[in-house]
Amino acid sequence: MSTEELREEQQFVSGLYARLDALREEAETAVEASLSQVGNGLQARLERDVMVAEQSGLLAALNAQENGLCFGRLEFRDGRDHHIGRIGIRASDTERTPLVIDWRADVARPFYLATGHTPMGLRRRRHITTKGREVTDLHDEILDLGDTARTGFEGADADEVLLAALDSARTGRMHDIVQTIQAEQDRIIRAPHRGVLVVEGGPGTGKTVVALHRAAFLLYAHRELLAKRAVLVVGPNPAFLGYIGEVLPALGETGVLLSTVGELFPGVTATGTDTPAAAEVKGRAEMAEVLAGALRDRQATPEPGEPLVIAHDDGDLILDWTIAHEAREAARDADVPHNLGRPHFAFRIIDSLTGQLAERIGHDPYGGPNFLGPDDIAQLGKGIAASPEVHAAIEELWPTLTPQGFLDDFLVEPTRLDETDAAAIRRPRGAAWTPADVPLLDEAAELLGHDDSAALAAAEAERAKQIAYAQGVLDVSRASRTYEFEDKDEEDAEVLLAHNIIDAERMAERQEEADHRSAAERAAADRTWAFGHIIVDEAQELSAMAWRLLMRRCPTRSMTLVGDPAQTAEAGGCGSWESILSPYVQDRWEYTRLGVNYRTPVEIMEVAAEVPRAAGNPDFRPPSSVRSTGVFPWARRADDLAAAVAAAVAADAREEGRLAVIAPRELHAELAAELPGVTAGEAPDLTRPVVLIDPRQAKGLEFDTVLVVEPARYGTSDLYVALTRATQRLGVLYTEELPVALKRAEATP
Ligand SMILES: Nc1ncnc2c1ncn2[C@@H]1O[C@H](COP(=O)(O)OP(=O)(O)OP(=O)(O)O)[C@@H](O)[C@H]1O
Repeated sequence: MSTEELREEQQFVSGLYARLDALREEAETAVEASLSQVGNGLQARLERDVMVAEQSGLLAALNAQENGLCFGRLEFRDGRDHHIGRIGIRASDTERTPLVIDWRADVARPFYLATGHTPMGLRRRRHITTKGREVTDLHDEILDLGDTARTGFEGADADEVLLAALDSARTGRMHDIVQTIQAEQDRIIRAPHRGVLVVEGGPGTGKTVVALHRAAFLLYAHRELLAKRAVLVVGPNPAFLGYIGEVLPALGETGVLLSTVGELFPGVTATGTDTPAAAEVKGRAEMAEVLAGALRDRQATPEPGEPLVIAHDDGDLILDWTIAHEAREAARDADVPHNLGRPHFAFRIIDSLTGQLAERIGHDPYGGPNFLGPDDIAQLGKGIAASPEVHAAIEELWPTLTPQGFLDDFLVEPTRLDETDAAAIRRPRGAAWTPADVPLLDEAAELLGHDDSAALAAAEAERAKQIAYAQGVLDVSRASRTYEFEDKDEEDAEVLLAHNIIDAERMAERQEEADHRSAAERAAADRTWAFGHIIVDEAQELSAMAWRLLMRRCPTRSMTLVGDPAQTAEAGGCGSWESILSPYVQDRWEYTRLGVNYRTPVEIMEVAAEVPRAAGNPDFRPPSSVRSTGVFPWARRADDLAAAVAAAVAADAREEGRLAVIAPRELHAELAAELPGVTAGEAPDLTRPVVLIDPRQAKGLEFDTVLVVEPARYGTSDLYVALTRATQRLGVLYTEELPVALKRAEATP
């Protein structure tokens, strides 16, 4: 083994980090300079914000490179020689020579695709392993069989590097895989398809990690568009989002919002839970029609023969069925959302009532024309339009609604559903919102329409407040002028004031300028934001209503959907890709499949696959595992479950790695009492050594060791998910009964 090779590579990597440090410093200075820049006018402010956002993004990308900045090297037969890294970095010379090539660049592609059979012009491919800034190992593959030069770091093929990565202890956070992306994964990551791309595959095939790398690739390939519009990554629960949250920042990408569907209605935190029946009803596509109908029901008329009588200074006004009906039809004809239709409705009502009053007041008892002229009638109209009683009547018939208010009313007394469905979702007024309510709130917001007037008024009021505040600040600063300053005669003081002190309005503007939020942050606060690309993980779980919400957030339909129908657990889950997608893109979507399991060793997968087979799918074939460990899963009956779990956890204690106890929620308190230091709850800290979670929380996660507790209580897909979370060891503990699929594991000592 040539230490010279290592030394050379170390020299290169050290030089690279020196350049990184210099770039970092430049970016820091640029952020500071942009921040202190005071421009005049909207354009200057905008430019400054863009500069700050850009430089901050660059700085974050540079700061994320402390580990694994450079991980590969390609030597081509024609003499080209490129290092490959997480981001591209150029030298400071005038040509700005590339020092390390971004893994997403075309030049880097042979790193992932070249084989002895198709060497893509390569002579040698090198994997460089680093720890911090230190080069610890090299792995070379000779792709040109005629090449006799050797470095002493040659290995059979890149599988060695892959297996080392797969075998390493888990940390509770997903890591990027730029060094070991496999060819089938690379094709998906770089797929040129612009519309909906479906990535299907069994457990552990890398769907999630591939989708995240695709996001990074798209941000690289279409930076201009996507940095502005941001990318949304949707996952099943907050723990999962925490688990995957470090992958994109490690790849230098920060323009991404990670969210569950339940978090996508700004201002609403969904803390409630639904029964499976309620979630199923709320998720149905027909709920869109049901809500639209319920809203039409809120556009009322008085009963025929029972008019509203409105007291008015000039005499009672009669608002009867005919007037209200005509106004309602006119407002509906305007074909605008409910709240925007209200001015149409109000205008008609006021117009009719004005006519009624004019008719009464100006009536000529001798049959002549009405006494009132247009000016008098306009005056009467103004009086009616200003009448609180008239407004109360309009509000009763065509109320201004908020999505929250409207949905709350609906859930208290659900209409347009049969009694069983209504009973499933009925709930007391003001009860906590649930994740399944969020798509309904979004639907309601669409039906109600965005009434800008209130928001504009609020914005204006806020601005006035800021100006008042700024005025206050100025007053204070005037009051605290130095004695010397006070001593100047009045005229002099005025000159200085005008010269030195910024006016209140300008100061308020400066306060607004402090908004340097990234596109992703602004997107998070804006319900109507259109994302540049959306990635949906565990897509098989989303309901039809959740899809409606997501499609609204992505008018371009540039999406990557990741899922595995065999792992569907949610009652509201939407079924086949065809049924999910055809309402939005017909058949214009692309299907891809990943077939190799990188997580679960073959010993565990053979047991897990028995679960779907025993549940009526005898031909079920799981993805083939890339690893075999020789360690077989075990299953044991316990007398005292909590004690047995505690003993099994203690027996597995090791310095590195993570262990998960997956148990039905109702057993958590009892189990946690016996597991000192365990982390549990809604958002457990997955970086801790021992985690207690329920089967739903286990979705998408992985651990070195998994203990599955009381499996008879799980549904088929929950059990399949739970059994496929381990990278090394799987044990099952039970007191009730062992599902037949797990009988094989019982034989293991
Ligand atoms: N090319 C690769 N190199 C290194 N590790 C990989 C590679 N592909 C996948 N992995 C690892 O395999 C594990 C499983 O990947 P991932 O969680 O993306 O699978 P998944 O298909 O989403 O699984 P599930 O459906 O069970 O949640 C992860 O630890 C991931 O980092």
